[in-house]
Amino acid sequence: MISKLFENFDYLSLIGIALIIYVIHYYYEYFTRINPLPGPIPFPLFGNLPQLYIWHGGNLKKFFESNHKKYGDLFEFNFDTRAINLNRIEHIEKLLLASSKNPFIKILPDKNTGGFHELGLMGKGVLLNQDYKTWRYNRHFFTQAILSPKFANEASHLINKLFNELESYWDKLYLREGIIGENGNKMDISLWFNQFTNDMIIALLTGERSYTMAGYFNELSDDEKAERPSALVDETVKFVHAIRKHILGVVMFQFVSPFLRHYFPYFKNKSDDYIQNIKFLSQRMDAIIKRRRQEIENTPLDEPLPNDLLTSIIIANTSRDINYNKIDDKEVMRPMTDPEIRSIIFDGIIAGTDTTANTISFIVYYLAHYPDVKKKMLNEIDRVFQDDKTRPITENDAHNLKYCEAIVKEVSRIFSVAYVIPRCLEKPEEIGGYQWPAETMFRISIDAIQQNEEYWEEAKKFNPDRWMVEGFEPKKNSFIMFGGGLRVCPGRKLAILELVCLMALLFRKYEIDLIDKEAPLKTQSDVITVCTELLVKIKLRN
Ligand code: HEM
Repeated sequence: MISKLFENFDYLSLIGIALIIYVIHYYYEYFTRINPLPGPIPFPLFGNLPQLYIWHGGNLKKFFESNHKKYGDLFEFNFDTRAINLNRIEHIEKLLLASSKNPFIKILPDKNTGGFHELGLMGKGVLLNQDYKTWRYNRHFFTQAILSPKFANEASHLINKLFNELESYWDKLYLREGIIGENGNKMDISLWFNQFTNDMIIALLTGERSYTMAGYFNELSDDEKAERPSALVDETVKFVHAIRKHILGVVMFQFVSPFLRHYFPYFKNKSDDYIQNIKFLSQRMDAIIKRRRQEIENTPLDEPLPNDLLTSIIIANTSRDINYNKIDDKEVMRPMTDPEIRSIIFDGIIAGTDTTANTISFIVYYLAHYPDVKKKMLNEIDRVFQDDKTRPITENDAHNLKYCEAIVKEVSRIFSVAYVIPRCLEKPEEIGGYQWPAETMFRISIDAIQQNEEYWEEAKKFNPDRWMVEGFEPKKNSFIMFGGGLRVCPGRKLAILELVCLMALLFRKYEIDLIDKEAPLKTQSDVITVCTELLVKIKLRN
């Protein structure tokens, strides 16, 4: 009897029935969910990815902005998992609490970490690590090294050195007589900033030179090539491309479901490629660490060591560390292993490159649209440098360039490069007036909070002067360009130093104007908001 029934069934009907059951189950779960909030309706298998890609061209920032407008300060969305979007400071206070007794450092629900486990990233480094014990240990080493005075010194030294190199390429490509006459002084400055911050962060964190500026120069220049061995240039360009690929991999492994990654040929091929890429990057980093350990061993104790982050981390809590005798519990604060070092250096490179590069692009764009702000900035720069357009910039200069720092903050308030801060509940909590179970995912919208009229006077107005008012302090948690709480960006001091120095070096000597002032700023937002093109004309300032 039963076999007769199945005789009339074909497999397509079976698949159809399975799909219908799946869809009914999916929407049953959706409509009976706890604390239903307004938000775009998700699709089975794809969640809100269709709304993201079809309506918002894959631009996450636009997706969040338009949903905020439509659904208000508390809404939900769903890519691979349900997430609650927070847009008010009273809703984020708990999540950004800097308390080690009640730490909010989790950023992803356990069920969504499969992708990062596959990539071998879970429980490693700082950026994606949500195992409190290892995260704290790793972050301690990273912060201790990055906040040391010798590191800031090294940073300003490197900024000068790399800026000189950048200028030499600009001179040959855009500024020489004859070239300007032919309108050759036009460039996509955002690409140069990407190469600059790449070379900067790699040198600063690993002590190794990378030559991506040289590689980009070689790409643009027809006849003259950079004075660097081409094999070295190619090798470092390959390394940096692999880092970029890795970032794309992280995005894909976070947003694309395991089902699609494992069974859809397009995503599966990409996933395999990203995993191979990580192996390549790990080998490269391990070789650098090994070599540095050897160099340190071969350096007599009374001779100074380089000031890069890698060297500081290798020697931290060893007898070469000047603080060694002050460490009480040498077991808890043991020196780091090579894989641990590799992970934090790697996180520093990922977190410290594009964030700074894109922020300086946004600054150039805003200065071009606000001539009064630019004039005031030039007055400050000329006052600090006394019209000397070539002397190296010092850390002290950077501290005196208060208006430049105000511009960095104001541009980041209005157009932040990081636009969202993720957090996930370790245990049940009340957030935004609702009781949520453990594992609930939240996303804090940086832009919405930084531009809320309740927290900022004339919030939509670009006004760096607001930061110059004596004693001005933004309302707590209303300025979160660097995140907040225990996970607050450990590179924030370095970022401000780098950006202020770069602004001063650029604008004390060059006049930079947008080619098309009417054109909107071209950006794309996935992990962060990146500037996809910024065409400018450049010439020497009179
Ligand atoms: C304009 C430049 C930068 C911006 C806007 C920025 C922004 C951020 C934000 C929003 C976070 C997340 C914080 C949170 O979850 O609460 C973060 C984390 C982080 N940033 Fe930055 N950052 C910048 C530059 C840098 C630099 C230069 C470095 C280091 C070289 C760096 C290293 C890190 C690291 C390692 C983390 C992870 C911290 C953790 O999870 O414990 N960042 N950054």
